[in-house]
Parts: sequence; structure tokens; C-alpha cells
Amino acid sequence: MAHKWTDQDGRTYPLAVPAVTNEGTGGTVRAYLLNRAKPHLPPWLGWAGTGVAGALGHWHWGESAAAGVGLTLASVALTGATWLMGKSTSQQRRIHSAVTVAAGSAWLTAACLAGPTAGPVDDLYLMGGPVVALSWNVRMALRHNPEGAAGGSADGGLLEKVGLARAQIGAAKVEPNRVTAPLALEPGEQTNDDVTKALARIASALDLPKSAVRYSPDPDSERRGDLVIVPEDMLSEVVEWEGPSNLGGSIADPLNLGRYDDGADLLVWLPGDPDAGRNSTHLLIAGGTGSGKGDTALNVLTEILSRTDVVVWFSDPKAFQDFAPLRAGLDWGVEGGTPTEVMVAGVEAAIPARTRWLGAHGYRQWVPEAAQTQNDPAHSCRSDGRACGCAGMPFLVAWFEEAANTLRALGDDAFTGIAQEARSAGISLVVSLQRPSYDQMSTSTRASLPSVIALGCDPRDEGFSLPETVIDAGAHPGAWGNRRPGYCYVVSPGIDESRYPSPGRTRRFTIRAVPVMERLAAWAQHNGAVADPVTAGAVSGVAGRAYTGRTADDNAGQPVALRAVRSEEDEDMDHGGLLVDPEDIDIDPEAELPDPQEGDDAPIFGQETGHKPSPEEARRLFAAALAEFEADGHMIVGPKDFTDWCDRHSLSRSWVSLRLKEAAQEGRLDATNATGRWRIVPALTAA
Ligand SMILES: Nc1ncnc2c1ncn2[C@@H]1O[C@H](COP(=O)(O)OP(=O)(O)OP(=O)(O)O)[C@@H](O)[C@H]1O
Repeated sequence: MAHKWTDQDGRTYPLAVPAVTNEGTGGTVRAYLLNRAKPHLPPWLGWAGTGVAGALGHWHWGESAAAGVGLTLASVALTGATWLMGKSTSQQRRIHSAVTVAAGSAWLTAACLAGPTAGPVDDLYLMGGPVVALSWNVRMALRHNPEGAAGGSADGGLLEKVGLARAQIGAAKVEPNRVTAPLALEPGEQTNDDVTKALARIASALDLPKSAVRYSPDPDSERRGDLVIVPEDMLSEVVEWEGPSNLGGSIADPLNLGRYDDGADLLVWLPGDPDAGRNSTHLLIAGGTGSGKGDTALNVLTEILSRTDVVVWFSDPKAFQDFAPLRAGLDWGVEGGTPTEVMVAGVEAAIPARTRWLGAHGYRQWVPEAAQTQNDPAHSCRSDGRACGCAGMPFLVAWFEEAANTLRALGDDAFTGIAQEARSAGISLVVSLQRPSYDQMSTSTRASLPSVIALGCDPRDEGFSLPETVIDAGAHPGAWGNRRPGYCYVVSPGIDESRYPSPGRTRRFTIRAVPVMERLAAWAQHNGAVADPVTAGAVSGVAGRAYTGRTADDNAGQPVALRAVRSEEDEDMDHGGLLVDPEDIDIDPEAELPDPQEGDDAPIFGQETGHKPSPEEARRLFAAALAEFEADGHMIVGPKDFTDWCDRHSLSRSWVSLRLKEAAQEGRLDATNATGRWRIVPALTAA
């Protein structure tokens, strides 16, 4: 009979599976029932066979004593063999098999020797046989129960195939392109680790990529968790950046960097949130060459610059190759080398000043209200409890592009210290690396960056980018290399931990994005925050003119607060004072300061070579050189910066080295974390 189905429009389709229909012949129904009953027949055939064997055995061996001994021994041996062979199966099945064989062979022995109808032998056959056969039928029926109610796994053998037999899958939650199945493992036998080790095999069994299968262990149980399967890669479509997600919002609002593979927004928070019990964080952007690190950084930076209560200090040794269109929106932008060292010193100086200010205004950590004028008596620094009206303090993002050299020069302890203290000062550090590996950044420095955007990398570097637990749960940025630009895993406070192993993708920046970025930078210049007097004062105290507020070539856009600081500086100068860190107040920077006039008269450059200056003249030249460096904003110096100068004045670098130490004792210089490098203490009277 042909099985067909006709739809409402009269179209006919062949049916792949033979259907049982009401109009079917008796033959069809019989065949169906026989088909269903077939698997249950073997125990009954065994019962019938044992009966026949008993009758034949009695006819043959009924009178033989030797046969009696042989049959008994054979029965014991068969039962023992069954028990031994059942070792690899479940305990329950082993006992069931052994009891069946023992009962069958004992009855057969009795039937052969005494006769199948003697005494209770026939009754035992008629009552015991069907019970044993039925027990096997029941066992089979339960094993095929589609709900898995009897304890077998209902995964169609998948878990057995991947070595997780006896684990149980609960009711799966099915969403578009995502199946989440709770998994319960065999108590005492299996652990969550066994599942993470089996993830690649599960992906293979399902014919999916490794990254499509993840496991989120239940933090409260070593044998429970969620198996998440995302069959289709919904991230393959490239999404271009068209503009910031929340122009004019607060930095406390999430930064929207792209999307996850289920279409959800990829969000990151930099400041903490006391209500949510979340701390502020520092962010590492890690990815191999061509992984889309540059575009990812642009996603982060454009989001930050679109908020009104944050300022950004940005160091880029690659001369703003990628970030040029946004430069005007930065409060301070520097290139690599010494200016970056100065920026690090600036951050170090800003930390205590900002922490003090936050504490004085009753903030335990930075919150958006701290960025507003302090009109709330609850956040007053006045002792009489009235509102103080102090200018607000915007959040500060200090960003170090391609930071490996900077961090190495700074040293682990110094960086760890800065990172730790910055969080309570309303400062987030953002660090990007050329290559995510431990030869670029030490373990302890890595550990002080709690958040990461991990883009494609070399498989050997996965352990650097992501925490082990996230890799175990199925995250593999190494599988992408540079073939999937913008694909990333994000680990950061505020994101549900079960999301950590889910891949996301940031947006792509093309040439079309450039004018939009330029408009954003111009917008930020006029609508974004400017450094508050406390931060600007602290950084000017170490960076002097190197700190520009906004960018070096943007005097018109100099922030209002900074202008205020500058005029305070002028006042200080009138009174012969200096704007210095309170800690430095007892240093007398006047001690060996060059006379500016004299400095002008004594040209640093253009001296006749070969003329060796007198010791007094040499010292004067040296002081003038320091003043010149300062005027240029070259605030961190070491002997190597004096190489040309030494040649011109026939002085040695070791002489310079000694003078530098001397100047440090006199307070003109301050030690940095790098040996032989000194920070010029600004002498605002110079130049
Ligand atoms: N989210 C994305 N979607 C699609 N393509 C992207 C995405 N991000 C970046 N790309 C593309 O991938 C390529 C490499 O990106 P990018 O230059 O940002 O990588 P990189 O990691 O910064 O590399 P390098 O370290 O060499 O500068 C570029 O052609 C870029 O347009």
C-alpha cells in the first residue's frame, strides 16, 4: 500500500514512515503488534525451551546418578559464569541475570533427574517461569520509557557515547538557537570535571564546532550543571559600528560593545555599583594580530567618550594610528616613551588626591553623583554639615595601548599597587597587549586586571587570556586565531558568570565610521566632562606642562576646570608658592633652581664642542637643561636623555648620573620606579 498525505490544496506527499491507519487490513495490525511484541519474546522462548529440555533430559538421564552430579555441577558453573560476566554491567542487571540462570538451571537439573511432572517440579515451572520471564519484560519496558523515569538517560545514547553513561539529562529549555539542558551526574562516580573534559566529544557526536557546546557547573554542586548547546553560529554576520549606544549617558551605564551568539547585547561596566555589590574594574583587551583588537578598542573608547561623566587619559605608542579621529575627545593623549612614563606618574599622583576627595565627600567608591557639583549636605566636605558646593569629580579611564613595555618598565609591584588603589579612586585602567602571553605581561600584573575581552589568539595563549574555569566550560579563543575578527569572550563583573563561556562579537569599524567618530570627539569636547580641579591639580603637580587637559594641540578646548586650576597656579606664583602634592610640601624646590633669566642667557645647545665647562658652569648648564626639559613637557629624565647634551659640553654620562641623584636630594627631581629615571618636580616659576 502506498502511504501518502494530501494537504488542503490538494498537493500529495509520500510518507516516509509506514503509517498504521484505521482502514488498514488485519494483516497490517497483526504485523504491527508482532513488531512491538518481538523484543519481549526471548524470555518466554527461554522458558519454553527450558521446559522442553527438562522433559528430554529426564527421558535420557532419568536413571543416571552420574548425570545427576554432572547436571548439578553444570548448573553451579553456569550461574557463577553469569555472575562473572556481568561485572561490566550495572549491579541490578548482574543480580537479575544470575538469579535467572540459577533458577532455570536448578529447575532443569531437578526436571532431568526427578521428572518434569514429579512433586512440585511442574508447579514451579508453571508459576516461577512466567514470573522470571515477565520480570525481564518489565525491565525492558522501563528502559525504553521516553521520559527516562527509571533512571536511564533520555539523551538517545549521546551521554553514553561520550563516556558519561548514567548521567541524567533533565527537561531541556529550548530557545531559538540555544538548548540548555540540566545535567545530573552519577553521585560519587562522576564530577563536573568529567563533563568539561567530554565537551569536545559531545561536539563531535553532534557534528558541531567545539565552541558550540559549553558547560556551566552549578557552583553549589560538584555533580550538577547546565549543558548549553548553540548549534548555529549567529555571529558570522558582520555588524558595522554606526554610532555610540547611549550618547549623553553616564559611565555607570553599561558600555555596549556588540552582541552575544544568542543576539543579547554584549555589555561591560567599568565603575562599580555599591547597590549591586560590584567593584569597579580594570580591563585587559587581549588578542593576537588580526583578531580585531583595534576595532574592539574603538568600540570601548567610543562608548566611553559618549558619556558625560568621564575623562580619558590615553597613551598610544602607535601614534594614534587607529584612534586619531577620537583624539580631540580625550582629556590627555600621549604617544609612547617618556610621555607615557609621565602619564603613569600622573595616574599615580591622581590616585591619593582623588581617594582623599571621595572620602572627604562621603563616597566609599565613585558613583555618578560624585561627578556632579556637591550640593547635597550628605556629601559635604564642610565640618558644619552644610552643602560644600565643590566641583564634581568625573570618573577617570587611564588607557595604555600596547602596554607591554610600559608595564615592564613600571615593574610588577608598582603596577599591582596602582591597579589596587585606582579602583577606590574612581579610576579604571584599560590595557591592551600586542600578544596575549606571559612574555608580554607577568602573572601578577595579569592578575590585577579582573576583566578581559579575549579575542582570537594562539591556542597556547588561551590560559593567559581567560580564567581556567571559563576555558574548562568550553571557551576557546585559540580556535579562532585571526580567522574570526571581533569574536571574543568577555569576563567582567556585572556579567552573569554563566555567560562567560559564550562567544560574542564586537562591531567592525570601516572608513565610513571615521566622520562619525570625529563628530563624536567634537561632541565629547563640548559636552563631555573635564578634569576636576583635584585631579587636574594632582597631575599638573607631577606632569607640569606635559598635562594638557584635552590634547596637546587643542588649547581652545582646554577644560574649564583646568583653566581654573591654571589661574590658581598663577595666584600661587604671585605668592611665591608652588602647586605641589601635599606630600611634597616640605621639599624646598627653590634650593637649586636655575635662574630663568640666566637659563635663557646660557644656551643649552650650540656651545663650542671641545670646551670643557668649569664645575660651576657645568652645574648651571645642567640646571638649565632640566628647565628646558620641563618646558618641553619632558618630565621624566635619565642619563640617556643627556647623551647629546654630554657630547656638546664634553661632560660624561656618569657625571650627569651623579648630578641627577644630587638634584633628587635637593627636591628638583623625584625617583621613579625605574632605576636611573627621575621625574622632574615642576618648577612653575621656570620659563
Ligand atoms: N567585529 C568585526 N567584525 C568583522 N571584521 C572585523 C571586526 N573587527 C575587526 N575586523 C576586521 O579584521 C581585521 C583585523 O582587525 P584589527 O586591525 O582590528 O585587528 P588587530 O587585532 O588590531 O590587529 P593588529 O594587532 O595587527 O593591529 C580588519 O580588517 C578589521 O576590519
